[in-house]
Amino acid sequence: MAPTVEISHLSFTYPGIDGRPPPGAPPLIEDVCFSLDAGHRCLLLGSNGAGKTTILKILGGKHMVDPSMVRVLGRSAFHDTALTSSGDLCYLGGEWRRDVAFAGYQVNIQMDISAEKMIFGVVGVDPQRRDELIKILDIDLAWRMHKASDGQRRRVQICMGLLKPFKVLLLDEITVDLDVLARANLLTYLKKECEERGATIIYATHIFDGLDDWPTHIVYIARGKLQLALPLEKVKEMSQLSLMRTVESWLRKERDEDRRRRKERKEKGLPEFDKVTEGSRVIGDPAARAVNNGWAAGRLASTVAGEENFIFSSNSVLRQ
Ligand SMILES: Nc1ncnc2c1ncn2[C@@H]1O[C@H](COP(=O)(O)OP(=O)(O)OP(=O)(O)O)[C@@H](O)[C@H]1O
Repeated sequence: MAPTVEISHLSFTYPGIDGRPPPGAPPLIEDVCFSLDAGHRCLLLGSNGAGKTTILKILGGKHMVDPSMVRVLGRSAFHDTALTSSGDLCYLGGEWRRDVAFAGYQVNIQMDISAEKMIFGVVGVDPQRRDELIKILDIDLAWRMHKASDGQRRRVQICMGLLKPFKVLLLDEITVDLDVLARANLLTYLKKECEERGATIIYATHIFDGLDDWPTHIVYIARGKLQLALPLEKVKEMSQLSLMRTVESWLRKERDEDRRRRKERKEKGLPEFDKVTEGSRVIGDPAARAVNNGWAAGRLASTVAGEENFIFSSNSVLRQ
């Protein structure tokens, strides 16, 4: 069977305000390759700034790359928006932490509305799946979203995000606000989704609590480059430590190498840190966005009819 997620020589640089990678900017993601099959649960690991979110956003169709570099269910998520609109590919993370899709709009998760209205507002859902998620996440349907705690709001949001039976799920640290029990229940549910329905999950996290036996695969990224992509049992053969201690040792080694490199640069009279290329950060700067129009152009240029009808446009590379 073909892999459900295939990343092949993926390289990516954030565009500047003209929609193109700034001259001389080194790729943020460089030559990353790995693939996953139905039923796999992959932990995507790395230090802050390693490139995990960027990879998940590319997989989720939010950043444009050459369609040959990333295939999800055999398709390119950026060019074939039906992949996400059908619910087959689901991305929970990033901007999703503030907003949620409700009645066809992106609305703020803190508005004055009940949890029931939010959850039951998602149409075309299997009622049994909905009931199970409400139970697992221990949601009180009477909660008012503007008065709920961060964790309670997050549970409603996760419930809404998981209502459709996804085939591929991308999670960018969504469990930070959850209490130990809610997180454990959610992880158990997600594991079941992979084992019983053959879903594929990629989960980027820094929280290792309860994860020792959860993943089937581990992918470790450092400075945008793939360091390791292995089944969990291979990682366990390599290290007798817990998963958290193993990852801690990788990150410590990475930091020591960084420090050594910086020291060498300093000794040679070079700047300690790599130069940040001017103009490479476009998100969050309204003036830049107005010129770049990455999101709007991306929407206009992509097509539900599939990538064969897609016309490459130099500035249609980012979606929020
Ligand atoms: N919109 C953007 N424009 C330019 N550079 C960006 C943009 N978003 C992220 N970056 C840069 O890309 C690099 C990787 O960021 P990314 O968010 O993918 O890392 P991460 O591994 O998810 O980190 P964390 O664990 O802190 O969430 C960082 O150096 C970051 O500054």
